Amino acid sequence: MSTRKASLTDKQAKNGTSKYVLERCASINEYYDIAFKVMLLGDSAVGKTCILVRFKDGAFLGGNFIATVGIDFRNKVVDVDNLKVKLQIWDTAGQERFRSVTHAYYRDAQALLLLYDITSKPSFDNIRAWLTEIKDYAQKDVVIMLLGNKSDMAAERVVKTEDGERLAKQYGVPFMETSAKTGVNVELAFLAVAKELKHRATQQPNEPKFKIHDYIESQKHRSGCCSLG
Ligand SMILES: Nc1nc2c(ncn2[C@@H]2O[C@H](COP(=O)(O)OP(=O)(O)OP(=O)(O)O)[C@@H](O)[C@H]2O)c(=O)[nH]1
Repeated sequence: MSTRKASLTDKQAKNGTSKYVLERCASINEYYDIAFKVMLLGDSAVGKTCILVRFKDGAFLGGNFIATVGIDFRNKVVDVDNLKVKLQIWDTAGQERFRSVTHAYYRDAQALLLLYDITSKPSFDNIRAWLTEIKDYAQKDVVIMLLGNKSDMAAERVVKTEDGERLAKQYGVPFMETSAKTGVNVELAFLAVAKELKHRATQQPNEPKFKIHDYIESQKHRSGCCSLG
């Protein structure tokens, strides 16, 4: 399956990345200690591809909107507590007609970033339906994060920050507003997930538990420009 927005193949995606990789691994120009699969979900046009491109390349895909066809992925290695954590990030098509394709990928994902667009009430209203899908298809212990994207579009906002916060609280998932355009909170969203997954995989009995909610609250609203440790 391929998309119009990216060129990597399904076959590459399945090469050695299905579960945690705890020994030091090397692929082309890319060293990592541990690998996780993260999936981007949400209605069409909420900004999933743009969030991924912002995180991976530090750029914004403006201009004409081209919907993703099916599913594709990109890798990024981040440093978490002196470990190289590879995130294999799956960008899914938000359009209903691709739903059966994307369902097949839920089970392998260790984390899901669920997006809505703060300028689109329907995309927010559909979050509950997305959470039902996640319950039906994803692993029980999957890390979920809710993101209200396009926070730069203040004049067009129709979903209040508090509404996003309330919904997230109701489902017990962390929440933040992001902008793929300005970069606000984009790196934080992925790094928080990377930290949570790394701690889950390497947690020692005497180590304090990583608290993703607390970490996000202490870091969010900063500009997306800077590296977070
Ligand atoms: N102003 C602004 N526009 C954004 C932002 N993120 C995405 N967009 C725009 O919103 C449109 C849709 O973005 P995409 O990233 O392609 O949306 P998607 O969720 O991947 O859509 P599907 O592939 O159909 O699922 C594009 O025109 C983007 O330029 C953002 O943070 N701010």
